[in-house]
Amino acid sequence: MRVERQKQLDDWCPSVPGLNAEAMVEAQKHVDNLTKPLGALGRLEETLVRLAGITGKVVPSIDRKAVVVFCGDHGVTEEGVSAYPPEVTGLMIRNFCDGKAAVNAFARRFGAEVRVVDVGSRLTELPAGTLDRKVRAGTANMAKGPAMRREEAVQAIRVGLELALETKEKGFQLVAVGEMGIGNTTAATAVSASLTGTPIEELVGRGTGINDVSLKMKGEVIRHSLDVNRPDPSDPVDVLTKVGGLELAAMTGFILGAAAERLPMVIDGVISTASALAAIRLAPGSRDYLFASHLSEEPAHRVLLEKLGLHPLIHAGMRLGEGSGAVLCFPLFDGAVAAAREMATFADLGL
Ligand SMILES: O=C(O)c1ccc[n+]([C@@H]2O[C@H](COP(=O)([O-])O)[C@@H](O)[C@H]2O)c1
Ligand SMILES: Cc1cc2nc[nH]c2cc1C
Repeated sequence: MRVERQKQLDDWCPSVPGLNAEAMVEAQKHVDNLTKPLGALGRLEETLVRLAGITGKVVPSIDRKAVVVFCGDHGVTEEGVSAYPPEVTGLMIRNFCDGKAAVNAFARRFGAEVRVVDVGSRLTELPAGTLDRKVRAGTANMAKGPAMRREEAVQAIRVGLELALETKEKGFQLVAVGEMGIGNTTAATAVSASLTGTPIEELVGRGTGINDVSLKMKGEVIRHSLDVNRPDPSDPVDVLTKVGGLELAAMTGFILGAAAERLPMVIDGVISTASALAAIRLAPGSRDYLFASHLSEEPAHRVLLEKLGLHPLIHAGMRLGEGSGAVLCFPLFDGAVAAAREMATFADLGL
């Protein structure tokens, strides 16, 4: 069985190139020579060095930015794990297409394009502007059995891989990874518990804002879902299949595809970060192409970022999703690149 699975994996799992070490050394030298105390630009310096490793350029061009919002519904909402009804997923897809969600406002402000992808919502008619890549209309209730079939998870991963390629071909140079799906913090927490082995009570959070009683029940639903499905932690596709979601699997594919294409990515909150951990378990090198944006209020997010060895740029107490936190960090990337391009060096001052 493992050999068969490995063959299926080899079919689609792209190889991820290593970072350009020479460009990173050059970028570090340049950053150290800028007219500021050594290290004084903090995380922006690490950002610049890694951007150089990804793009091969000491001063990269990141003018063309996009946020890709992967949308899917979750059967586990039947268990009362969210503060909002599942219909909100579809309503928000419309809202994204109307340009009226938080992510649209941020993206407009910071010059990024919003791409809305339906991988698994229950909407039967999609608003104009949605990229229709539906694999199935929502997952099954993972508290009763697997969320989907393995073939469906692989299909969703392929959707992400193809979109990454398309995003690169369209000329985008920096991309935020976002999602929308009522119930998906339950799925993301189950994926995180399975992949990291962390106790559920250290991971589970209030998602859209559930009360104490629902929070306790959400933890039990996650525990029960893991007991019923017994996902194999050494097989990320099995984990995504049994306790994940269509948008989670698509984000995993997107992250793998963008890394293979040398496209720098900014991840958002707990859901995109759970997908990122699945991606790096499939192709460890993909981690180097990821930047953490903010630290979500969801407790699992801190645990996941620690496992990934990524440090968030901002702590804003956010828990929205949509890629909103990632897009909010775009100006920090612009600032870092502007500093690298425009600041004088000590040599310029004759030092
Ligand atoms: O990004 C986060 O860390 C985050 C934290 C809490 C909630 N969300 C968003 O809220 C939805 C999931 O929340 P819930 O309570 O329905 O599981 C989904 O659409 C996410 O985008 C997102
Ligand atoms: C209104 C609303 C907007 C969202 N955006 C991302 N997740 C969300 C969840 C809700 C409930």
